[in-house]
Amino acid sequence: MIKQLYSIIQLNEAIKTMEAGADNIGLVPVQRGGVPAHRVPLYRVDQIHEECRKRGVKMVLIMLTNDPEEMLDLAHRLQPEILHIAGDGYTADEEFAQRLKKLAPKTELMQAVLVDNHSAVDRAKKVDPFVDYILLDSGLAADTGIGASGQTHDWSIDAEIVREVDAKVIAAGGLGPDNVAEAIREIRPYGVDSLTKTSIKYDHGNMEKDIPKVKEFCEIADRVATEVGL
Ligand SMILES: O=C(O)c1ccccc1N[C@@H]1O[C@H](COP(=O)(O)O)[C@@H](O)[C@H]1O
Repeated sequence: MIKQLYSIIQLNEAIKTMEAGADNIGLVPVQRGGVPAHRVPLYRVDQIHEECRKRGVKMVLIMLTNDPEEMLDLAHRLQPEILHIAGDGYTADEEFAQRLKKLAPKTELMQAVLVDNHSAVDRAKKVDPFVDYILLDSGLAADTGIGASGQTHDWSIDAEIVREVDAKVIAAGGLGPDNVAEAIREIRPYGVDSLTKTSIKYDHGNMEKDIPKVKEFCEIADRVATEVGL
């Protein structure tokens, strides 16, 4: 079971999050979009990436800009293991996937799908042929994108998507130590993702990972995945 933890801002925080059990570290590299307090300067993205490589952890970069050229420039410059598209006005298509392969051949593509109603199944099936991962998330806010809501959604739709697509599905949206077990049992995903419920929030959008909560989230996810044979 892959445990993906967002939004890492500091180098030391990234190291502690990996030591607490994260398989994927999610970051918002500086771009035109997303919560300003979450954006990480590119020199620090490189430093965090170096620490990820040492530990075999994947660096996931979320794209909240709606400009595919800006996304491809960032992928080319930073060569992440995974590029996560989650803008509120752009969805990856086949041409984007092909261009990404040329500019960053080792980078896998993750597309966020907003699970607001049953039409999410068709939206997931549409991107399935050319993405490596589909991330199922809640909430859509202008200028930030799909996710970061701290809210859950109808997991029966996620479970249907897991059965219908070939891409690896990451369940997201309001997951934390309190509900990750139930989510895994119902959705049976490839991985789980957490931001709000494993972070300490301060004023002005500032936050940091709550390491004991990250550890608890990862331990529960691994234990329940083993129990249900995932
Ligand atoms: O990480 C962010 O800063 C972010 C900003 C805007 C949209 C999405 C963002 N992150 C993604 O949202 C999920 C779920 O968040 P939560 O657990 O419901 O708070 C997060 O893990 C990222 O995948």
